[in-house]
Amino acid sequence: MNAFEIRGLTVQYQPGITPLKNLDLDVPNGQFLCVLGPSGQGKSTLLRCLAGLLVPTEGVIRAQGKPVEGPDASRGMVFQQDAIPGWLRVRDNVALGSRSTDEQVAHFIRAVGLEGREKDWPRQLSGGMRKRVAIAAVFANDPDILLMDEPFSSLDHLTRTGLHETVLQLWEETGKTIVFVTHDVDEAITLADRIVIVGRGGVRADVPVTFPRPRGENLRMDVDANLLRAALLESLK
Ligand SMILES: Nc1ncnc2c1ncn2[C@@H]1O[C@H](COP(=O)(O)OP(=O)(O)OP(=O)(O)O)[C@@H](O)[C@H]1O
Repeated sequence: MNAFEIRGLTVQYQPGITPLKNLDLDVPNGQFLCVLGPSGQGKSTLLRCLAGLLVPTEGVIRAQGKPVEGPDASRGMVFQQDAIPGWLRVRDNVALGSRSTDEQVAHFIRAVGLEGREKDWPRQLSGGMRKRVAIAAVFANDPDILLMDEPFSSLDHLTRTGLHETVLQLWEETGKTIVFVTHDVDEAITLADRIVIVGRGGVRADVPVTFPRPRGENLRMDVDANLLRAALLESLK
């Protein structure tokens, strides 16, 4: 079964503003899919539809075979502007609404590198650490699918690289499906099994990414990776 089956997805906000038009896409279970696209071409709109936060004008989305009719605990979300509750300590933030046991919560806190900070308040953490709390919390909630909308775009390069490693480790460990929106070609090449470019209403390009992991710096000098980067940048124009 596919994590998502999207058929004829159209979103018209108002006459003349139709970021998605008749878009079709299947996302297999367990895939790490990155959605790339020029600014304003409907990436966040697509993700909001997948989350069930936005009702499409036309079309159908099925998640694990069932029509998406609203938000659901089986689909976890991490957004760029994620504000974690400031009145909950790290541990309670990660456990919030969670289906995990104490032991599992402790495991996810360790996995994101926040062991020893369980009793800290969010205001005592850096922006990157707060993002780590949000990542631990979404995995602790144990959804089938994670939807991430430019979650790391406000962070500096080093912090972002560390978070990429963490998310990839957790993804490999848990086998979740991830749909990750980014406008950053290098971020997509580092993370994805597959990259789709959304533009002019539909899927403009759909490419598998098969470089062995870990990638990141290893790919800087790789000829094939540079060819892919150039091709993606060209499609984004
Ligand atoms: N609630 C809304 N009402 C009206 N128009 C909207 C609304 N949300 C988004 N839009 C418009 O729909 C288009 C697609 O927006 P969307 O946020 O999906 O693009 P994006 O690809 O995620 O862009 P970015 O990379 O800049 O975040 C844009 O023209 C945007 O102005």
